[in-house]
Amino acid sequence: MANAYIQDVLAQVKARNSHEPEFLQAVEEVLETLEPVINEMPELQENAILERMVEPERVILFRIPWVNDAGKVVVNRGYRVQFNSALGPYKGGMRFHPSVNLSILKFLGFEQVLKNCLTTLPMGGGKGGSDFDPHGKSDGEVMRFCQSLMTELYRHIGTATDVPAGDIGVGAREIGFMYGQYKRIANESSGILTGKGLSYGGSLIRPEATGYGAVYFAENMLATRDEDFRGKVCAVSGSGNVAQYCTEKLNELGARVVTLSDSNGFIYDADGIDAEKLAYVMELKNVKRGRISEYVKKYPKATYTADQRPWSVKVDCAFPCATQNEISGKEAQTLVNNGCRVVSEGANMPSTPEAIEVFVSNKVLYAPGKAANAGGVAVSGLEMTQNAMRLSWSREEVDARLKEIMKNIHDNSWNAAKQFGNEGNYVMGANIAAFLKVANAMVAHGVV
Ligand SMILES: NC(=O)C1=CN([C@@H]2O[C@H](COP(=O)(O)OP(=O)(O)OC[C@H]3O[C@@H](n4cnc5c(N)ncnc54)[C@H](O)[C@@H]3O)[C@@H](O)[C@H]2O)C=CC1
Ligand SMILES: O=C(O)CCC(=O)C(=O)O
Repeated sequence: MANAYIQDVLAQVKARNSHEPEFLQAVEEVLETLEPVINEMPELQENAILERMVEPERVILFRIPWVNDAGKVVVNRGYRVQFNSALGPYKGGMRFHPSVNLSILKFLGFEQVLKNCLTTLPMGGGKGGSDFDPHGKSDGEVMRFCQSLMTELYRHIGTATDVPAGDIGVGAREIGFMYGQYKRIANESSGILTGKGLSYGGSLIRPEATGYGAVYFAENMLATRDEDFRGKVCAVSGSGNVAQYCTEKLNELGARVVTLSDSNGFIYDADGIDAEKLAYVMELKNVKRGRISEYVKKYPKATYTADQRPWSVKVDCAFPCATQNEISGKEAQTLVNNGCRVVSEGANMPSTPEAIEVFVSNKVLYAPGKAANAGGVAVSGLEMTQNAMRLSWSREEVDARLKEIMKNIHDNSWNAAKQFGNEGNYVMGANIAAFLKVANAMVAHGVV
């Protein structure tokens, strides 16, 4: 990379955040693709746009004391990274997982700014969470934890300020508990969180939106080669919210999903994880909160491989829907060698830089997370709209809007890549399309 301004900013980011590998990875991946626009627009450097975009506007760090079922006081750490509000209120999920730290939340917040921009809805970007692990906790423990978290977080959020949602470890149960505590403290019923239950302001299709959206995006990519999903064999990783609805939509479109996983291993079911088997997985994961290994007890023709990810299986398409850096360069090469031609990221940054290089250089239809999984936050944006209008749209209406948004993200990414001489490179296209809009808004706002 030749551009001196980009190199200077990257060096500064590395020096300042040397202990934050995931954040550095995300920033590097974006900045490296921006050279054509930076070369053409000197006003970006004059306004220190890159320097400002890599620095969160605000980071809130707080303690979360709560009492477990044994009567012991436990203290977790809570965060909210309010990254960039150039386009609207900070918006992005809360992650509850023992691995949560500032590096992970800053990478997620940085990506969220660009992702939210791609949706074309007026949302800035943020992310938050805690090192709390919901696994193995009772409902009462999860409730007390969520209440304690919100007792601090409530003063930092608001419908026009910051609207959190779910992410890993935060689903309908956790959103319900956080919403209840917010309402109690603030004495108001408002769309302060998205992903809410339907009876208290949630939107139809929000639970499905991220998984469906990643499939809609891939459908648009396939259409550029006059293909569709009928008969395609697909690997999906994860078995949580995004993986489940990605599988559901792939089944609907005639594909055969043969894998699912969790942090302990993956299952392979050559016959396909059909609607009945998926209903079993949903019950296992969402209600019983069990492990994916249990699948093979129920369906003994399937196999379970411990401590491995599903990328060694021969498939046409891959949908990483678990977590960051879950596809190494070697695994990407195995996928390509086995004939995989489509990768659509339901998760955030699931491919390492080496894996991205393999996909791009082999002309795989590769959709980076900030484009492919933007359907979740897009429907969150639609939930905010419905809350503001105090009405609810039908399932069909929200799904139609989601489809249209995913098509727009696809087309805008495609067009931006083409305009800057890299047709078919969705990484560059998504980064440039989003960056330009955020950067122009920041220039318009002056030095703030
Ligand atoms: N829920 C949403 O609307 C959105 C989620 N995402 C991303 O999608 C991914 C999955 O999120 P959700 O399905 O919402 O969470 P979830 O909590 O419902 O499911 C997470 C899944 O990932 C697996 N997992 C977690 N850590 C892992 C690890 N270290 N190794 C292997 N597997 C691991 C879990 O076992 C589980 O199957 C995350 O990267 C998240 O940031 C992206 C956009 C929106
Ligand atoms: O729905 C939202 O606000 C955020 C979803 C999210 O966390 C993400 O897009 O990674």
